[in-house]
Amino acid sequence: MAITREHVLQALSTVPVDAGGTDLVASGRLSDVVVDDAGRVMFSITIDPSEAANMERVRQAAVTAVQGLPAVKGVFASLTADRPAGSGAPASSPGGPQRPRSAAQPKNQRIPGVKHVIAVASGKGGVGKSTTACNLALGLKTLGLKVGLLDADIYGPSMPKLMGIHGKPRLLENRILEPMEAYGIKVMSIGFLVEEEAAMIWRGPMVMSAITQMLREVAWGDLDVLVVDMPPGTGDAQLTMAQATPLAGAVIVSTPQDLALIDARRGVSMFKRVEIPILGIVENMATFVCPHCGQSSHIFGHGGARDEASRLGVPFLGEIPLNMTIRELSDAGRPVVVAEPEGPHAGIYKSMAQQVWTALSGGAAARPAPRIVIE
Ligand SMILES: Nc1ncnc2c1ncn2[C@@H]1O[C@H](COP(=O)(O)OP(=O)(O)OP(=O)(O)O)[C@@H](O)[C@H]1O
Repeated sequence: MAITREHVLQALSTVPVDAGGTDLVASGRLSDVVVDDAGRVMFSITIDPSEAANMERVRQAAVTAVQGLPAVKGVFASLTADRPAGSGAPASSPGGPQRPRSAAQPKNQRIPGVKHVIAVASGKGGVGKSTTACNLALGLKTLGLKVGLLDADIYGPSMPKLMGIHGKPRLLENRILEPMEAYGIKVMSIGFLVEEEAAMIWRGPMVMSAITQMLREVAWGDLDVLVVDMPPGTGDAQLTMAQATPLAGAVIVSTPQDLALIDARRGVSMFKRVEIPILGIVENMATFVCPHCGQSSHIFGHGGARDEASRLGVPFLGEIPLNMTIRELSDAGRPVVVAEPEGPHAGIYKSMAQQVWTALSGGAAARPAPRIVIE
């Protein structure tokens, strides 16, 4: 028998939220409940940040109640401080002004054992964000650091392919997932867990829940840096995610074209708006070196990202040429930093990694997330 929304609501109506015995459904705190075709259930519970500890128990009870239903394949449940429209500052308002919450900020949003979380982001898709994220993570590894890689590009997860990982992560005790491992770094991707088409139809809150779980319900262990490959774009979803993730900084990837640069500028201003430091801009597919004659051509223009970085007053981390080897190795699940560690391309990624690490280790420690997800 397929699981329905009604079954889930019935189970959730057995979960008390307070000493008076008010149940979760009657409490008015429950978001829309979504059940996908694969039997996965998603919902969130609205709370005030001051109730986070108590309501975490309610969240766990809700997950247990729903998990007990036959045919349920997974439960994504998050606590959110998202306020309903008209009741104060909204958590996110498309197109409207966005300000980080101050007084009500949840404290201690860090992921235990993880020293720094950084985002690799791009204003638009297809600029090489995932390729950069995975080679940057491997570059950090060559510095002797303990590194994790979280593929939060939920609509187009590419880390399983880029890192050549097959199979599914093991479920440990307490519903914690064991990350996969490749080339000495820990990797988690929604691509390990669901079919790509399933994630494509997820809506904002479900994406948030999935990402929150991949951050917090994964046995990352001790990490110096967790690199998060963000979904492309600078819309509301990205902003919400940037705010829900305890980011120490962001790396923006762009190609040199004007249009990509406009998007990159939006990316920089998005992170600045929520006071996340920009670790730097990377220019990808900067030059094309002909493999036959060795001549360089600037197919997309050149130097635009460097100029943009200097205009915006943020570091420029380097330029990566458009190169067939990078693409072929990526497609084969052997990132260039491990496949050709002494080659020129690996050298560029390693230099970026060094700059990023210098900024992280010399700068402020990982900052707490400003708002929204409290669990
Ligand atoms: N410097 C490069 N030289 C050659 N090919 C590259 C380079 N960087 C990325 N690519 C190729 O470009 C394609 C897109 O790269 P990638 O998936 O990293 O981009 P993305 O910005 O993460 O895309 P999406 O928005 O779809 O997630 C891939 O086929 C990748 O191998």
